[in-house]
Amino acid sequence: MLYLLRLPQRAGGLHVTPNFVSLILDIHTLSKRYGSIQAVDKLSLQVEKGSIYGLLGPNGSGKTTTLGMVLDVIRPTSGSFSWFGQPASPATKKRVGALLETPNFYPYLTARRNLEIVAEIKGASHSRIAEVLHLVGLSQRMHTTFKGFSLGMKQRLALASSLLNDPEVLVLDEPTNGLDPEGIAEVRELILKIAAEGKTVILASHLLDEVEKVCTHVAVLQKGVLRAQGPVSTVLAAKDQLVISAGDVPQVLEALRQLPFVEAFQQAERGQVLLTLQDGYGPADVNKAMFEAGIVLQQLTLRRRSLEAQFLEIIKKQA
Ligand SMILES: Nc1ncnc2c1ncn2[C@@H]1O[C@H](COP(=O)(O)OP(=O)(O)OP(=O)(O)O)[C@@H](O)[C@H]1O
Repeated sequence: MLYLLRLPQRAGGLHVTPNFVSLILDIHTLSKRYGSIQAVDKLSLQVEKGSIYGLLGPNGSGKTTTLGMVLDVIRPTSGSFSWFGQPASPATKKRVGALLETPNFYPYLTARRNLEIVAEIKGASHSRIAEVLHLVGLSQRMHTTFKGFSLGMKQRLALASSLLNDPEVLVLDEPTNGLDPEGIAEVRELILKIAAEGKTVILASHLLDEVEKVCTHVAVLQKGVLRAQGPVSTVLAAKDQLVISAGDVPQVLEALRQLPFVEAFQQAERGQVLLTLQDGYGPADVNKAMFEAGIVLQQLTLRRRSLEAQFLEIIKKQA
C-alpha cells in the first residue's frame, strides 16, 4: 500500500501550520456528505508554496467538491482548512484565483474588451490586462473577437482572466477538459509557465498522463478518500524493471543470484530476464557485474512501469 501522508502537526488540540515549510493550503479532515453520498471523506492534505498540486481521481471521486469547499462555494459537513496559515477570509480569497468552469465571455467582443469587463467586476487594474494577455500568449490576438478563438485560446483567455488580480495561487478544475490535442498542449504548457512565474497551482484532473506531465505533487482520490499523497515522482513512479538477455540464460540466473543489489528477478520469454534493483542501483551496475562474471549482455533495457498501471494498482488495492 502506498501511503505517503504527512500528518499535520498538532499541539494541545490546536491544528497548527508547520512553520518550516511555506504552506499555501492546509486541509484537515475535511468531509462533505450529500444525503447518502460521502463525496469527500476526512481528507487531509497540504499544498506547499511553488508546487503544482494535482488532485487525481476518476469521475465522482470528490475532486470538484474538494475544490468547491476550499474556495468557499460548498459548505463542508465537517473538518477545516486554512489558506496561507489563516482561516479563509476575504483577504485570503483575494490571494487565490480560480477557474472551476469556462467563464462566459461575450462572443462578439474582443479578448481585450472581455478582460476589461472582468477587470471592472473584479476591481483589478486595467494595467494588468496587457500583462496577462502576454503571459497567456494572446497579445497578438487581443483585438480578435472571442468567437473567433480556438478552444485552446478560449481556455487561455479564461486563465488570463483568473490571473487579473495577480493571485498567488491558481485553482483549476479539469483545465484541459473538452480541448483538442493542440489546445491541451497549449494549456498544459501555460500552466507550467504560470508556475514558473512563482505561482502555486492546484488542479483537479482525472487524467493520469496530465498529472504526470504537469504536476510536481499529487493526491490520489477514490470515492472521496485520499489513497496516496506526495511528490509525483514518488507516488506515481514505482520500481522500474530492467530487461536483460544473454546467450546462456542459466548462467545469467546464477550470476543474478549472487548479486546483493538485485531485489528480484524472473525469467521471461525469448531468453529475457526481468529484474528489479535495490534503490540506488541502476543498469550500469548490472552491466558491470555481469561483465565481471564473464557474461556479455545482448540486451539491457530499462522498462519504466507505466503510471497507468501504478494508478490502477493503487485504486485496485483499495477497492
Ligand atoms: N450537489 C450535489 N448533490 C448530490 N451529490 C453530489 C453533488 N455534487 C457532487 N455530488 C456527488 O458527490 C460525488 C463527488 O462528486 P465530485 O463532482 O466532487 O467528483 P469529481 O471527482 O469532481 O468528479 P467529476 O470529474 O465527474 O466532476 C459524486 O458521487 C457526485 O455524484
